[in-house]
Amino acid sequence: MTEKYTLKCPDCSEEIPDRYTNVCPTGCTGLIRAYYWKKQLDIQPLPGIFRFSDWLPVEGHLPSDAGPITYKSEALAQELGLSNLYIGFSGYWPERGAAIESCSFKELEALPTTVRMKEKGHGILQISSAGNTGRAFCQVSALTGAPVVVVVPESSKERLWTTTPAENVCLITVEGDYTDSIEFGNAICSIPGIVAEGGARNVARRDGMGTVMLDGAVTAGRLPDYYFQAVGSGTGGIAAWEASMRLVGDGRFGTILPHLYLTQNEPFVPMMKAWQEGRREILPETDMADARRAISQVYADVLTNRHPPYSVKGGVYDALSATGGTMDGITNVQAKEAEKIFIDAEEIDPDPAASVCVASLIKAVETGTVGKDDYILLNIAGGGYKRVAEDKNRFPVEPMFSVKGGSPVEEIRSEIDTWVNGHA
Ligand SMILES: Cc1ncc(COP(=O)(O)O)c(C=O)c1O
Repeated sequence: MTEKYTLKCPDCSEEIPDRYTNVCPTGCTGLIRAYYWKKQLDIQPLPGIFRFSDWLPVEGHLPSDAGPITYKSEALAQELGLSNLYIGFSGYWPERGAAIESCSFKELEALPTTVRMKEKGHGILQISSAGNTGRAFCQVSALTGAPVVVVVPESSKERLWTTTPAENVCLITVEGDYTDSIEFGNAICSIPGIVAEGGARNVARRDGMGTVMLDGAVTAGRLPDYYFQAVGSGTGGIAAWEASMRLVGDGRFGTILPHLYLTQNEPFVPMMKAWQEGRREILPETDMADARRAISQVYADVLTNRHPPYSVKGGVYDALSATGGTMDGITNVQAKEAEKIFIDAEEIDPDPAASVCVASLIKAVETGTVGKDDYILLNIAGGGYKRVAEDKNRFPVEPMFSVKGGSPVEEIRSEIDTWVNGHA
C-alpha cells in the first residue's frame, strides 16, 4: 500500500521514510514536515479528531470522540463588537459536542501520536510536561492500554488524572520546573525501550494540533483572517500555519494565510521579546533573565518553555514571518479579567492559558489591531474542568518515582528497566 504521506526535511528537502522519525537523518535541525498526497480534505466518517484523518500521519484510528469543535460566538462576540468570532474549543463541553475529557488540546496531539507510534515505531513513549500534555497522554494510555512514561514537575502532580483508570503509566515527578522535567525526561530516554515522543518535532503532534485550524476553516467555510493562541513552545502556532498552508492548497478555503496572533504570559515572554526585536534567536540573558523567578510568577505555567522551537527552520519565527504574525504578552491581571469576561459570556471555564489568549484578543480589539468584521479563530485550547467533574470520575495518576531536579537517571535506572521490561 502506498503511504498517504511522505516526510520531508525543510532544510535539505530530503524525503524520509517514517519509522516514527522526528529528526532529519542527514543531521539538519529543521522541523521535518508531513506532505499528504491528498490535496483536498474530505471529512471521514470516523470519530473525533480522526474525521481529519486525511491530513494526519496515521493509517488507523482510535475509538474516541475527542476532537476539535468550533462554534460561532454570540455573547463574547457581542461584548467585543465582533461579527465573525469563531471559537475553537478543545476541552469538555458535551452541550457543544466537545468531548476531550482531559480538557486540553494536548489530547489532539496524544491521539495521533499514540497511533503513529503503534504503526511506525517501536517502544514506550516518553513525555515531559507541565501537566496538560502529560494528562492527555495518560488519558489516551487509559483508552488504549499503551504504556507511557510521563515526567512532570512535582508541583504539577495534581494535574495528572484520567477519567478511566490508567494502568500503564509510569509517572515520575521532578522537584523543579518544567525545564527540569524536560531534562530528566531526555535522560530517561537513554534507557532501552523508551522513545522520546518528540515534542514539536513530532509530525503527529503538530498535525493533531493543526486540526483546530482545519475544523475552524471547515466550520466557517473559509480560512480565518486571524488565529489567536497562547503559547509556551509555540508548537500550536506552527501547526496552525502548516494546516493553513494545506487549506490554501486545497483551494476551497481562500488563498491568504491567517495572521498568527500568539501570546505569552508576562513576565516569562522570551519569544515575544525576540520577535518584537526582529531577532531569529532567543538570547537567554536578554529574553529570559531570571527565568526561574519569571516562571514562578505566571498565571498559566503551561506557557513556560525555556527551549521553544522558535529559531529552527520551520519553527515559530518562520511561522510568524510567513503569516505577518504578532507576538504579544499578557499580564496575570489581564488574563484573570479576561477569564471572568469569557465565563460570563460563554458559560464555560477556560484553562488559564486560554484566558491569556482571550485577554490578547480583547487587547487586539481595543488597539484596533483586528477589525470588527475580521474572521477570527480564537483557540480556547483548554477548558471544561468544572463540567467534566460533574459527569466523570477523575482517577488520580500516582507517581511511581520522585526525583530531585538535576538527579542522575542512574538513581532509578534499574527500577525503570524492570518496569519497561514488564510492559514491552
Ligand atoms: C491549554 C493550553 N494552551 C496552550 C498551550 C501552549 O501550547 P504550545 O505552546 O505547545 O502550542 C498549552 C500547553 O500546554 C496548553 O495546555
